[in-house]
Amino acid sequence: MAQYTTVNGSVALITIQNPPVNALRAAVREGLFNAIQKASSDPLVRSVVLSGQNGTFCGGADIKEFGNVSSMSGPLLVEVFALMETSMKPVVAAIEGFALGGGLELALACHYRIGHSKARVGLPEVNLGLFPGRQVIAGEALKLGLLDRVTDHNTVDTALAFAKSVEGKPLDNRRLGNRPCPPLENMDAFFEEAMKRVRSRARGASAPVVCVQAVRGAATLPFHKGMELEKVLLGTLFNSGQAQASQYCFFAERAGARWSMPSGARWDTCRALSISTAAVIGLGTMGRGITVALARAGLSVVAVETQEHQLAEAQRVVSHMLKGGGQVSYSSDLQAAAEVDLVVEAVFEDMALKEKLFKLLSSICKPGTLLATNTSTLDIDRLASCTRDPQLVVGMHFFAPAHMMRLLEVVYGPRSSPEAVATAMQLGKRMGKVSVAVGNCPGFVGNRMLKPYLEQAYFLLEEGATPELVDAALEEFGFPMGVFRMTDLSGLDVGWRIRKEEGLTGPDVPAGQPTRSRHGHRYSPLGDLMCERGRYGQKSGRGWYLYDKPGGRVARSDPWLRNFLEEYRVRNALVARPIHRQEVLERCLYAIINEGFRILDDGIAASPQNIDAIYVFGYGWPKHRGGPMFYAGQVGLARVLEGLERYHLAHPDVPHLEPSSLLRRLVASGSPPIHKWNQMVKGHRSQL
Ligand SMILES: CC/C=C\C/C=C/C(=O)SCCNC(=O)CCNC(=O)[C@H](O)C(C)(C)COP(=O)(O)OP(=O)(O)OC[C@H]1O[C@@H](n2cnc3c(N)ncnc32)[C@H](O)[C@@H]1OP(=O)(O)O
Repeated sequence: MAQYTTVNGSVALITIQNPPVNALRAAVREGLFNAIQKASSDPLVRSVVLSGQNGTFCGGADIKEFGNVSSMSGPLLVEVFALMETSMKPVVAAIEGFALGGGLELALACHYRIGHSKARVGLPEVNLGLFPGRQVIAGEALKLGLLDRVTDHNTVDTALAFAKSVEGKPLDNRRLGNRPCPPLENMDAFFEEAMKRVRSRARGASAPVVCVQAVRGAATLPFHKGMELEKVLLGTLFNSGQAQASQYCFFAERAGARWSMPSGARWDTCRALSISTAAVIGLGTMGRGITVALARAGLSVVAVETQEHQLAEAQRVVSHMLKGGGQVSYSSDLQAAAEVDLVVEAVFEDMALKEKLFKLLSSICKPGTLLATNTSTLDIDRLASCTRDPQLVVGMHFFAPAHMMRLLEVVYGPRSSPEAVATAMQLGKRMGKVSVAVGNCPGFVGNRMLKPYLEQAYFLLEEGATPELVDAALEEFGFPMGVFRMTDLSGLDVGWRIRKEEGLTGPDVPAGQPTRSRHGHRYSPLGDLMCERGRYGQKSGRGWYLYDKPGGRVARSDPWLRNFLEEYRVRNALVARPIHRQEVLERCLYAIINEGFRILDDGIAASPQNIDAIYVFGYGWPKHRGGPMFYAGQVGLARVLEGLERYHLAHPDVPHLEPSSLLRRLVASGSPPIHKWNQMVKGHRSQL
C-alpha cells in the first residue's frame, strides 16, 4: 500500500501502491502514516520523497469508500496530511500523471512539489458533489505556486536529488499552514460577486456554492479556524443526496465501457477491428462535427458532400475548427469512401435517402468496412438489410455539436456483430466520448425517452401552462435549458419531419382525423402548427420564444405566442387552469423515467446506469440529480408509481403515463436499490 525504501543513504522513498489510480483507501492512509512515522524516527533518514506507482501520483480519496462508512477505518486523510506537514525532515512530492483531490492535498502537505511537465493537478471533487474545482497542467501549476519545479526528466530521480539538496534546511515557511493568504482589496465585494456568479451557474448544485464559502473562510480566517469551517461545510455535503448522485454518475460514466449484448457478447471477449481511415458522408452541422471528432482522434478522414457549395463551406468551417491539426481531405464523390475502414453516414434524416446510400456504399466500399449511421431514430436493421454485410452495420448516434458533446450512443441491430460494436465503442473512447451500447428501437434510448417528455410539455401548454413556466421549473431543477428553449435551439422542424415520417401530421393523416388524437391516443398538434407558421426556433428567429434575428440566442417572451395559445384553446374547447411547478416537474420527469423502465425491461439498455449516463452526458440532466433512473430511486419508486397512476387516471388517453410493468414489479418487491433492478427485468441476464 505504501512501499518504504531508503535511497542515497539518507532519503526515504515512500511509494503509494494502489492500482489503478493509487486512491487513498484506508490501507493506503495507514501505510502512509506508518511510513512517515518510520522516516521521522530513523536517525539515518534526513529527507523523504513521496511518489506514486506506474507513472501516477494519486487520484485522491477512494470514491468507493464514500458510500461505505464502515470501510472508512484507519487514520483520516487530514491526520496523514498533518503528520506529513509537521515532519521535521523535508518531504518532497514527486508528481507524475496526476495528483487530484485528496491526492493534490497530499502533495500540498509535503514541503516541496516536483511535477513532471505532463502532470495534471487539481481539485475536481466538485464533480463528486464535494468541493472544490478545476484541474491544471504542470506549467500552469508552477505559475500558480502549486508546484516548485517542473521537469521533463525522471520525476522521482529529480525529486530524490532535490530532497538531498534541501536536507537540514528550515521548513517553517515551507508548511502551507504557516503561510498567510495574500490580502485582497475589497475582499467582501470579491466574494459576494464570486458567490453570485457561482450560484447562477450551479443550477441548484450545492457543492460549488459551499466551495465559495470554504474559500472565503480560508482567505479570511486563521488557518485552524479555516480548517474547522471546512470540516463543518464538508460535513453538509458529504452524505448529501447530491454527493451520492454525483458519485454515482462518476461510476455510471465508466460503466458503459463494460458493455454487453443480449446475445451474451461483451466488452472483454470481443476484439475491435483496426480503424485508421474514415469517410464522413454528408457535411451538415452533424457531419462537420463528426469529421472534427474523428480527425482529432487521429483518424485520416475523407469528408464527402455531393453539393459543391455545402462542401466548400464545410471545408472552411472544419479547417477552422481543427486549426491546422488533423488529417482531412474533401470530396464530392462517394467513390472517395472506397478504401476506408469506417464510414459514418450523416445525411438528412430520411429513410429512403439513407437506404439508397447504404446500398451504394455497400457496393463501393472494400470488404470489411464498418458502416455506421448517425441516425437519431431510424431503424438500423432496415439500413443493414440494404448492405452486403449487415453484421458490419451499427448506429453511431452523435449529439450536436458532435465534436464537443460527450455522449455517443452505439446502436446494435439484431444482425450487428460483436466486433462491429466493439469497434464503435473503442472509437468512442478514442474520441473521448462516454459511449453506451444500446439496442435498436425507434429513438434508441435517449430520443425514445425524450418523446414522452416533449409530449407532456405540449400537453401542459394546452392545459394552461406557458413555455416560460415549464422552462423555469425544469431549469430550477437543474437542466441547462427548459424543454421549449431546448427545442428552439435544436429546431422545431426536426420533430416535425419525424412526425411527418411517422404519419402523425402532414398529407398522410387521413381526412376526418380529430385534431388532438392519433390512433386513439391524445396528440398535441402544437409543434406542427408552429412549424406551419414558419416558427422553427432560433434558426428562424421565432419559435416558442422570440429572438432578435434568425440565429439569435437571446430568448424573449412573445406576446404572439400567448394569443396563439389562447386561440388554440378556444378553438379546441380547452379551459386553461393554473398549473403548479410541481405538476410540471412530475409530469415531465416521471414520463421520462417511466419510459426508462420500459427500455430496461425491453433489454434496449443493459442497465439503469447506462440510461443515466445517456441522460447526463447527452441530454443535460443535472449530474447532481444522478440521471433519471437514479433520481427515481431517490424520490422513491413507490412515490413515482403513485404519481404516474394519478396522472394516468386524469389522462387515460396518454399511454406514456401508464406505469410500466417493471416499475410496478419493483415497487411490489419492496423497491430494491438501483443496482438490483436488473434482477427484476424480463428475461434477466446477469450483470457484469
Ligand atoms: C474523506 C475525504 C474527503 C474529501 C477530501 C478528498 C476528496 C477526494 O479526493 S475525492 C476524489 C478526487 N479525485 C477525483 O475526482 C479523480 C477521479 N478520477 C479521475 O478523474 C480519473 O479516474 C483519473 C484522471 C484519475 C484517471 O483517469 P483514467 O486514466 O481515464 O482512468 P479511469 O477514469 O477509467 O479510472 C480507472 C479506474 O479507477 C477508478 N477510479 C478513479 N479514480 C478513483 C478514485 N478517486 N477512487 C476510486 N476509484 C477511482 C475508476 O472508477 C476506474 O475504475 P472502474 O473502471 O472500475 O470504474
